[in-house]
Amino acid sequence: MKPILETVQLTKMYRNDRGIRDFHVQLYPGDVYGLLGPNGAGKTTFLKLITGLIRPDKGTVALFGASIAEQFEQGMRHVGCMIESADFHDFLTARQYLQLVARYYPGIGNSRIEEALDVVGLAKAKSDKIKHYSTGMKQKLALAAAIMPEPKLAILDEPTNGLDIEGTVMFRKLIKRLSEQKGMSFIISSHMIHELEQLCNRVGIVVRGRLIKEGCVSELLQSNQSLEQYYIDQLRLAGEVSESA
Ligand SMILES: Nc1ncnc2c1ncn2[C@@H]1O[C@H](COP(=O)(O)OP(=O)(O)OP(=O)(O)O)[C@@H](O)[C@H]1O
Repeated sequence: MKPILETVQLTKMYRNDRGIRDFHVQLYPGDVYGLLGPNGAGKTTFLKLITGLIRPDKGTVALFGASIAEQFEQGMRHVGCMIESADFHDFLTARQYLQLVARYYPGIGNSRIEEALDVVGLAKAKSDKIKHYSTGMKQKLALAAAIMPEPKLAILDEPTNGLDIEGTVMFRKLIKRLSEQKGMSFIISSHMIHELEQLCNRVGIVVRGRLIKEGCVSELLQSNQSLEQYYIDQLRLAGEVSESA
């Protein structure tokens, strides 16, 4: 099976010597890949690199076999993404915003826009201006924009940030449904480790700019109490948390 995402030696160091080094990652159709790591570890940097938002110092990214440096549009054709707090046009309504996003993808009609708003729980607020939205509502709108084109791969950076409890449950059910029924793949960076344990088949752990571990969740759970326990153990081994944690 060909990978839908492949990074080789992917490296980006900022001037302050932070960033990521030598990321080798392969994602296959159907993967729901969780990216875990402490604050500042490099998760968003990785997601920005694979979506071409920033350029690497070294290494390559291929999405669906297309180099992101040379065939950007071809690579991103089947990708939806939600990276950091989306920059919305505050004066638009949620529906108008999705209509704008829909222009970038062929074949998205009004019914798909309404469906996306409904599925994230924004149906009632769809005609309100985004400037009146709460943080969680903006997150839901960003999620709606990412999944609306029914991409083969959705890249989600901290998608549950600011979501209320019902929003978090909605998110989990939505990702499960899209992955099981539509075969969509996901990369999800999150600190909500219990959500990731329920959603992901694979996880990667990033510490100080290095991908220190990757594994299959079902295998990790055979020899560990929980993903959280495994994660904390890995951080301890990496000298990232004290023995008492
Ligand atoms: N534009 C930038 N210039 C300089 N340093 C940066 C820049 N962007 C990120 N960094 C630094 O790179 C490191 C990795 O940041 P990144 O945002 O990728 O971490 P993260 O794992 O997503 O963290 P969090 O979980 O807190 O969102 C951090 O130390 C951050 O301060």
